[in-house]
Amino acid sequence: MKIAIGSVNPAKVKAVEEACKEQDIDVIITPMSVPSGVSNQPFSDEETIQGAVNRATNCLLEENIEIGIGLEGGVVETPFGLFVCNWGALVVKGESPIIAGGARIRLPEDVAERLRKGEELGPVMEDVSKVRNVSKKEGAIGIFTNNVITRDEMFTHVMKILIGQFQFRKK
Ligand SMILES: O=P(O)(O)OP(=O)(O)OP(=O)(O)OC[C@H]1O[C@@H](n2cnc3c(O)ncnc32)[C@H](O)[C@@H]1O
Ligand SMILES: [Mg+2]
Repeated sequence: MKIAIGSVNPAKVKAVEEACKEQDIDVIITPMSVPSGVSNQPFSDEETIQGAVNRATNCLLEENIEIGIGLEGGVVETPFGLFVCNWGALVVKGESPIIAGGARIRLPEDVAERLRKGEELGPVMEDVSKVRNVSKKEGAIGIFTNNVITRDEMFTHVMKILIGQFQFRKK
């Protein structure tokens, strides 16, 4: 099966590889830089889901790809503070999208304030953690959980929920 992941971010690519390996799925995975069609910093579940679906769908514009995967990070405002949210979409050519969400974590208020003022989480996290390319590595979730859960592990979980639903649909 030829599948594409709509990002070249190593944390996302690794998640797809890990989940397929764990589930014993025989695939050729192509990382592809495609537009998410939403803002660089999605600010709601809806916008983040849309980004994931758009990435997956855009992968399918490539002729030989049968399944497109989109993984998208965003933030959500709540009465309890600003949370990081993560969504994934798996689209089989010609079928409706399969969607799954990932773990959430509340951002410290100083980080949240900078995002509300228009900064992107990636650069803010680099500044706060002093880790370069943090969004390609452990991510905000890794930093704020003392690396107990890293961004690729979180996305691997999302991927497994997508694969599980894909298998259920095929039954
Ligand atoms: O190359 P792409 O696939 O776009 O990877 P990305 O790291 O930019 O990831 P997203 O577009 O999905 O995330 C939207 C923004 O939020 C940031 N972001 C999301 N989750 C993050 C995390 O866990 N740690 C650090 N930055 C994160 C990210 O760097 C972007 O600025
Ligand atoms: Mg991005």
